[in-house]
Amino acid sequence: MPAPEPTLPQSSLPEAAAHFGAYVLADAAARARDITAATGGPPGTPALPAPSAEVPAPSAGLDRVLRGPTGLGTAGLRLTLPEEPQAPAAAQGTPIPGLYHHPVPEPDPVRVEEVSRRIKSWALDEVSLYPDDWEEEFDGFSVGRYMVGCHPDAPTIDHLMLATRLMVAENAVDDCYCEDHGGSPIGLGERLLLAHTALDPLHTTREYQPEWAKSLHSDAPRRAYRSAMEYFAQTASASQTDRFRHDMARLHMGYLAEAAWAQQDHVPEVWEYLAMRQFNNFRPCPTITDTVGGYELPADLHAQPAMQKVIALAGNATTIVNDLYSYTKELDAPGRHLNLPVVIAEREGLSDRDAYLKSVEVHNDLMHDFETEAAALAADCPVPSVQRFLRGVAAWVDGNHHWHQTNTYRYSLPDFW
Ligand SMILES: CC(C)=CCC/C(C)=C(\C)COP(=O)(O)OP(=O)(O)O
Ligand SMILES: [Mg+2]
Repeated sequence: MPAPEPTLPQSSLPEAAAHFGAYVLADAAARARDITAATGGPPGTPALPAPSAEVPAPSAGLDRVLRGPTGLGTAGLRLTLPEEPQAPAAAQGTPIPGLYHHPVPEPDPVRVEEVSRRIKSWALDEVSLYPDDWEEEFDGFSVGRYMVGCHPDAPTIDHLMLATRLMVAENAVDDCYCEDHGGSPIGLGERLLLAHTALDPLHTTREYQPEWAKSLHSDAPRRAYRSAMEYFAQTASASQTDRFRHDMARLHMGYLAEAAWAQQDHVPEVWEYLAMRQFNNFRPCPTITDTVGGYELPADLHAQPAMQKVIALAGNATTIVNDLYSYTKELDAPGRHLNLPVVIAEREGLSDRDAYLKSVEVHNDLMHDFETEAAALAADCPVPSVQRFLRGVAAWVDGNHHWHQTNTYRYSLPDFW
């Protein structure tokens, strides 16, 4: 007589979500209950004003999924700051005409001030990040404003500091190893690999371990990576920490492709550039939104292809935002700096202006695809941690745009309109 079929756990979630698998959903639902209990209620979403007038508005349903409900009695369902700023200062800087984006309020100045104070103390006293003459540039980067704006649901300043240290460390590696502050494509693979061991430790014999441990203190990028990762791993779960390591390996692979093209003075095809930029990408920043928010998106749900697609589209949209806002800065830099408008102009024989405007369209398509895919996933998988993670990624996308638009110390628009 054949053995009885094992009984699979049945999902308590709607039939529409069945393709995520009963095991995955049952586990996620259980963890979501724990998380909801631990964080004191259902996740909220950011209350955001209507999108800018020049570009098509998203549907009301989509906005509700990504930014939460509006109207009487819904305030508690939104992802808002614990203490909302009373009178947000007017945003500086001009948004790129025609760029599809969601304006957000100025980040809470009280939080910004405290994060800015703490990050400077970490940079100077804990990791000796930069010499005196880089101070103005460090301040001009406004990393406190950046991270407070991108993580409106962070429960505490300590949570915000996790993201802020990593952001500073990531930029130290980019600046010192790849770009303006002594960076070069020559030997980049070696530097990145050795720095990566500050995130993903070497396990070797007693004889060689101490030399490796010492190396993590030997330059500013490694000191910053090591320390920022140590703080992060103290708060994040093992799987959140491993997710971050994986995203950083992706980032380093993207830096290497960019460096190879720089070394050969080669301009890739547009699709090849977009592939590189999917790796040399902000992705490691929005994907820690749950750690910074004090909850966890379970690994199995993070790994679902639909979630991976949403994350990739969000990362790509945020990174093309950088290509557009940093266009004039990169034109002024020595040598040829690849960004989407430069690659489209070269490969498709367009004028600088037409290539830039086409890049705005590419960005807008990515944003619309991100929002459509995120809304579909939110509908298919009504697990609280999934919903909150999707809103966290959307908040990061909006905060990232706001920072680029308003960082007039760093960025200025070309004269194309
Ligand atoms: C914070 C982080 C993960 C950065 C990774 C890659 C990166 C530095 C960007 C996506 C920004 O691009 P870019 O190097 O062009 O920066 P700037 O234009 O110099 O601001
Ligand atoms: Mg750039």
